[in-house]
Amino acid sequence: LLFQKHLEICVLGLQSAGKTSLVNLLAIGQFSDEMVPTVGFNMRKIRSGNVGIKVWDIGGQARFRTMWERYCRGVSAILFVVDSAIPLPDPNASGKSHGESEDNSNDEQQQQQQQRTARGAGPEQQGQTNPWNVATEELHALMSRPQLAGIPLLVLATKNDVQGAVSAEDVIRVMRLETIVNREVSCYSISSKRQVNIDVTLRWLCARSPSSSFR
Ligand SMILES: Nc1nc2c(ncn2[C@@H]2O[C@H](COP(=O)(O)OP(=O)(O)OP(=O)(O)O)[C@@H](O)[C@H]2O)c(=O)[nH]1
Ligand SMILES: [Mg+2]
Repeated sequence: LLFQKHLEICVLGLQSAGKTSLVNLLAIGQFSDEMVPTVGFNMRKIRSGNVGIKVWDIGGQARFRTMWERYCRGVSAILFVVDSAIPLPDPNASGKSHGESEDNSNDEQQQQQQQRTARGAGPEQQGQTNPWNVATEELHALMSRPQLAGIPLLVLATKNDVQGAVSAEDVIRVMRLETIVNREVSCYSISSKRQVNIDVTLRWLCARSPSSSFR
């Protein structure tokens, strides 16, 4: 069978965000509640009409994130998956989204650290290791790489079947997606489990242009 269009994409995001679940659904139409963490990466192929898509699904654990940039070079799109079932961080406990966010003086940082300590909410829960903050930092670091300039980005807030899931609007705000410029950026709220917005996700993917460069 002859495909009229060949695409190559990368699926990234923190550990247990739901990347492999989405890729499995797109590739073989199956969802499982019992998943094993991806060690290294998986390569899968998706077919939709006359479009063939080669998918690099990279493990989200910290030790695999150094591979992200390498796999993203020359792809037609980057999918960044976030777990919308995780509650948003308390804005008052996060240095970045705090009132006078532009002022990064040591005094203010110290004050915030003291506030965290006083409340008993350590950085594990509310500071730089909150998954939303980690995902935001990882995404922005990746988007700043010159080799990845211009590659379209689709942020997928998955697990929207979970009650109280964070909306796409909140993801756009919290992850500061409007500050990512010079490339196409979209954000959908999806569920692999209930198959919500999987069709629009696939349509977005199939509308990409084949990449001209090679890894
Ligand atoms: N409720 C719900 N759970 C989901 C959904 N998608 C994935 N999960 C669950 O989330 C867990 C992690 O899913 P994975 O797809 O393995 O996550 P991953 O991003 O590939 O994780 P790593 O490979 O470690 O980076 C599994 O228990 C899945 O069943 C969803 O749409 N809804
Ligand atoms: Mg995985």
